[in-house]
This record gives sequence, structure tokens and C-alpha cells, in this order.
Amino acid sequence: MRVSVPATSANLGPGFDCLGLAVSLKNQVIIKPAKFHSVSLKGEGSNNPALKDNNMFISIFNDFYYNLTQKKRHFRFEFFNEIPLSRGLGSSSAVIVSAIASAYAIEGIKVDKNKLLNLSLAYESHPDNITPAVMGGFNVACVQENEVKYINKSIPKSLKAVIVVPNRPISTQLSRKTLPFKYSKEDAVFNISHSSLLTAAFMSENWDMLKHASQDVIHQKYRMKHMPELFEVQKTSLKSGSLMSTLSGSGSTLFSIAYSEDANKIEQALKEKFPHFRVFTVDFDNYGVKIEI
Ligand SMILES: Nc1ncnc2c1ncn2[C@@H]1O[C@H](COP(=O)(O)OP(=O)(O)OP(=O)(O)O)[C@@H](O)[C@H]1O
Ligand SMILES: N[C@@H](CCO)C(=O)O
Repeated sequence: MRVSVPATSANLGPGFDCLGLAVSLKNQVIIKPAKFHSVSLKGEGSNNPALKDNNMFISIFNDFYYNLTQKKRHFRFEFFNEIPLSRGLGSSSAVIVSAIASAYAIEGIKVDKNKLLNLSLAYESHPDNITPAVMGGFNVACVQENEVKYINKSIPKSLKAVIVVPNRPISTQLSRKTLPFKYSKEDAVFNISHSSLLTAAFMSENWDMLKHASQDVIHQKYRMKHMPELFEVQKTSLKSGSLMSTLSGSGSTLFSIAYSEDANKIEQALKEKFPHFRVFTVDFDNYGVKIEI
């Protein structure tokens, strides 16, 4: 049994805790029944021994598996991770979604994507990462009475994501603590209007509007000042032709969207200026979690 989940970029500037999209960078897990518990880990996180001994995936999987079957069994878990940890690319959402999907799939129990999304909400209260992880594409989401209400839309092949991953992680929990407790009415209006415009731009495929609509005043500046180089990354990306460039999730990744034909030029400019950061270009993912039994 194999489950794969895409990386995500949440907020997209003004859409704090409500907008997110999926890209074609994936974490994949293969699980087989076995005589003894064992774990193999390749790719991101493979040099982190804690991920073998105390893995969030395995504890969520075990909880769900036991609740579903009332049985305790041993499995071999083979992880192939492409999503960098704690860099704002939805690594924790990918773990949560894949662990729950796997617990159902290993027993051959069908779980639809809406149910999977709402089960994931118990572990990740912000719907902007888990919704694209489950559904793929661009998503607008909010939570009402413990249920995610969302609308999503595919992103065309004519766009690519140019991603800059800094060499330092940022934990979501700590990054949220750097934000103000209160905002002015002006700041609230600024973000509501820009987030609405950004949503309309994605829905109507008005890509030239992204640059104007992706501005934010409620979280990026507070977070990025702890890694000031990110302001330069953002400027370089926009100057080199990206359509928008925003902090990905809670950081530290800077995420840009570009027309496919401009992506290589932007990637090269960023690589030249920030040789100590990882810079690469990927497609968008319009499918979300994939379960193969
Ligand atoms: N592949 C993985 N296997 C096991 N645990 C993981 C894996 N990836 C992430 N985690 C867990 O998730 C934590 C990172 O979660 P965090 O929310 O801080 O970052 P993120 O999900 O990458 O960022 P964001 O939510 O802003 O997109 C790690 O410290 C680890 O506990
Ligand atoms: N919307 C969330 C994304 C990370 O889970 C944040 O910015 O903190």
C-alpha cells in the first residue's frame, strides 16, 4: 500500500489561515504488514534520528489503526520524503493526512477526501495547509463548527512555482507567537480586500492581478524580520519577473508564482544572489493525496 501527499504553500500573502495551494513536491510512504516494527527513511529528514524513534506519522497511524480495528499489528514503514521539514511547505500537514489515509487504506477501508480532510483538522487546526494537501490545486477554506468549508480550483500548466528554501527552519508554533495580538481596522480591511481580490484572481485566472492582490500587512513583515534576507529574496524574485512572491506558510520558504516561460530566468537570478539557499522550480499539483492499495 502506497500513499503520497503534496507539499503546500499556505497564506499566499493576505489569506492568513484561509488560502493555500499544492505543488508537485511529495512525501510518499509504503506500508507492509511485518513480523516486527521497522522504519526506513529516505530524503528529507533522513539525517534526523528522532524521526525514526519518535515519528509523528507512526503515532497518528497507530492511533487510527487501533481505533478502526481494535488490533495492534506490526508494520514496515518506508518513507520517501521530498518536503523539507519546518520550512513552511506543509510538512506536518503531509504527515497528518498521509498517516490517517494509510490507517484506512492498509485495512482496505475506503475513506472519501472530505472525511479525510475533517479527520485531519483534529491535528492541524489551520485549514489552509490540510485542504490543498488533501484536494490539490488552489483552495479557499474556513472552519465552521469543526468542519472545513472550502472551494478549490485547478492551477494551469502555464504557471510554475519557484521555491527558495533557506538553510534555517522556522517552527509554525514559534512563528505564530511573533504575531501581534490585535490589529487595527485598517489592517483588517487591507487584508480582507487583498485576500478577496487574490481569490478572484485565481478563480478568473487573471494572473497579472496577483502582484497587486498578494500584498499583506498582518503576518509576513513580523515573521520575515527574523530572517531579513527574505525581504531581498522577495524583491529579487519580483524584479526578475515573478507574478507574486510571498512567505510560504509560517516560513522560512519564500514562494513565487511565475509564467512557465519566466521560471528559469527567475530561478537563475535567485540562485546567483542566494547561493546558500536551495532554489528550484516545480509544477503545481491538482490532485492532492493519492492512495494506491
Ligand atoms: N516527514 C516527516 N516525518 C515525521 N514528522 C514530520 C515530518 N515532517 C514534519 N514532521 C513534523 O512536523 C514538524 C514541523 O511542523 P511545522 O508546522 O513547524 O512546519 P511545516 O508543516 O513544515 O510548516 P507550515 O505549517 O508553515 O507549512 C516537525 O518538527 C516534525 O515534528
Ligand atoms: N496559516 C498558518 C500556516 C502554517 O500552518 C500560519 O501562517 O501560521
